[in-house]
Amino acid sequence: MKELKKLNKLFAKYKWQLIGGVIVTIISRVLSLVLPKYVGEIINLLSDYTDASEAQKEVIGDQLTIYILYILGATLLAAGLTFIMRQLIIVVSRHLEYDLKNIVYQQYQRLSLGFYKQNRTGDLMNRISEDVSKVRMYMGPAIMYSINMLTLFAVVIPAMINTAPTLAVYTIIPLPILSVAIYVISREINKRSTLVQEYLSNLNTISQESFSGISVIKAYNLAPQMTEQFTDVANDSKDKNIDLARIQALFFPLMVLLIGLSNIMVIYIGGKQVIDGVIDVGTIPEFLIYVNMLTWPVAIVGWVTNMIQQAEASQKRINEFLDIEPAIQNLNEASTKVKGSIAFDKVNFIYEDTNIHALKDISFEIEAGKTLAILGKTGSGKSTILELIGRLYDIENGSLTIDNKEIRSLNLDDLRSSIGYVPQDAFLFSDTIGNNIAFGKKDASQEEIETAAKNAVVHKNITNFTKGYETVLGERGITLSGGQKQRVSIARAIIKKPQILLFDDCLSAVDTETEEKILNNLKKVTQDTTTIIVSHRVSSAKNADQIIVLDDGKIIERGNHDSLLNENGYYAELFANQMLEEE
Ligand SMILES: Nc1ncnc2c1ncn2[C@@H]1O[C@H](COP(=O)(O)OP(=O)(O)OP(=O)(O)O)[C@@H](O)[C@H]1O
Repeated sequence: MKELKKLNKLFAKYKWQLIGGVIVTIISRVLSLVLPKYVGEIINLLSDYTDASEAQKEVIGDQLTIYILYILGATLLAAGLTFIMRQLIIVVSRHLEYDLKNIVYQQYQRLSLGFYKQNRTGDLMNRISEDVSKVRMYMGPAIMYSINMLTLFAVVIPAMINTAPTLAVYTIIPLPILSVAIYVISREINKRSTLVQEYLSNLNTISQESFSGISVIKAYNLAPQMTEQFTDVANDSKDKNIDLARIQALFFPLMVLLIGLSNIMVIYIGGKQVIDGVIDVGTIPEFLIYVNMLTWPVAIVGWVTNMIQQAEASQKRINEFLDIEPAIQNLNEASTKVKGSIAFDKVNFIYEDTNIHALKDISFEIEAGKTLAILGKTGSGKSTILELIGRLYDIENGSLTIDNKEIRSLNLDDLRSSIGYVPQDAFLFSDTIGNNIAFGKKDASQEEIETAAKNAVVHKNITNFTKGYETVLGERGITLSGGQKQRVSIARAIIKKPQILLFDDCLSAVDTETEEKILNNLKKVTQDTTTIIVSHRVSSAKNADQIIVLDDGKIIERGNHDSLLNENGYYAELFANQMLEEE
C-alpha cells in the first residue's frame, strides 16, 4: 500500500462525502438484517397457524401483516441508502479519477522533450488511461465493497451466533474457502486479461500504423502482407481471449457450488437441530438468507484484494512519472521580457541518449531584429541550435545568452512565449484551419488570422476550400498538401508577433516563387523580430543579415551572401548548383 499512500491527499478533498458514504453503508447493512429475522418469525408463525384457534389465527394474521410491512419498509430504506452509498462513494471515485488524470497530464506537460524521446507514446497513454482506471477501482469499488463487507460481517455474524451458535459455525466454515478460491481465480483472470490487453494494444498499433501509412502500403502493394500480419496478431489475440473466457467461466459455477454447499449445510445441520428441538424451524430460512447475504461479500474479499494489488502496481507506474523532475526547470519566477538578441559562445552539445556530439564550439551573435540563416548538410546540427534557443535542452558547455542574460536565468514561460517556432515537420491539430493558426495566439480575431495567413501566402488556398477557415483538418492535417501545412504552421508562428522567430527548414515543400513572396512578407511584418532561418536552400538564406554554414556540428563558413560567394566555399558551390537547377 506504499504507492497508494500518495492518494491520501486526494482523498482528503472528498472526506465528507466518503464519511457520509461509510455511515450510509453501515445503516443500510444494519437494516438488511430485518429481512432474515422476520422471514424466520413469519415461518414460525405459519408453523403454529394450523393448530391455532380461530381467535389466535386472527392475531397471527395481524402479526404477519405487521412483519411483512417491517420487511417492506426496511428493504425499501436499505435500497434507498444503497443508492445513496453508490452515489457518494462511486461518484467520489470518478472525481478522484478526474483529478488524478489531470495531475498526470499536467506532469506530462511539465516534462522535457528528452522524457518524450525516452518513453513510448503508448506507455504514456497507458499510464494516463489504463493505470488511472485501475487506481480508480481502488478509490471507489474496492473501498465501497470493503466497507460493505466489513459492516455486513460485523452485523450478520453476531446475529447468526446469537440465534443459533452451532449452526452458525457450520454455515460460516465454507466461506473462507470460497474467498481463497475466488482470490486464486481472480488473480489468474487478471494475469490473463493483462495478456489480452497487450495483444489488443499490438493489434491497435498495427491497425493504426496501417491506416496512417495507407498510401505507402498501397503504393508498394503491401496489402496482402499487412493482412497476414494483422491476421497473425488477431489470432494470438483471439487465443488469449479464449484462455481468459475459460477461467472466467469458472468464476460463477464455483460461487454457485460453494453457496449450494453452505445451503445444504444449513438445511442438514439446521434440520437435525429442529428435530432435536434446539432451534425453531424459522431459523432455517433465516440462515439461508444470511448465507446468501454473506456469499457475495466473501467472494469479494478475493476480488478486492486483487483490485488493490493491481491498483498498487498501477500507482507505482504512475508515481514513477510523477516523481520525475523535468530536466528543464524554470529558475526564475519573476517576469523577464525578451527583446531578442542572441549569442552563442563556444557552445558544445551532446545528446545524452545517443551520445552524438551535435554542436562543437559554436559561436555567433545576432542583434535583436536581425536575421540569421543557417545552412548545412543534413545532421549537421542546425535544428539543435534552434532547440537550444527554445530551451528544449540545456547546454552543459559554453554560454548561450539572450539579451546578454544567461538563458537559464530567464523566466521559462516568458522565453517560450517570446518565440515563434516553425518545426521541420509541421504538426497540425485535428481542428479547423482557423483554430490551428489561432493556436499561436489565444484571443486572435478572424482578421488577425487572415492577415497571418496572407503573410504566409496560404490565404488563397484556404479560401478555395468550401468551408474556408472552418475546414476541419484530419489527423496530422491530411487534407492539406505538405507546402500548405508548412505555410499554416508559419501563419501560426507569426500571428503571435514573437520577438524571436525560428524557422526550421519550413519552406522546403514550397516552390521558390512562393518562398520569395513569404520571405518578402516576413521582412515587412517582422522588422523588429530576430529571425533564424534554417534551410538547405540558398534562396531562403541569401537576404539574411548573417549566414552561417554548419558541417558536422561546426561552423565552417560565416558572412553574408556576397562575402560567402567570394569565399568560393560550400555556400558558393551550393548557390551555383541551385542556380543551375533552377535554370
Ligand atoms: N533528440 C535527439 N536525440 C539524439 N540525437 C539527436 C536528437 N536530435 C538530433 N540528434 C542527432 O544530432 C545530430 C544533429 O541533428 P540536427 O537535427 O540538429 O541536424 P540538422 O542539421 O537539423 O539536420 P536536418 O537538416 O536533416 O534537419 C544528428 O546526428 C542527429 O542524429
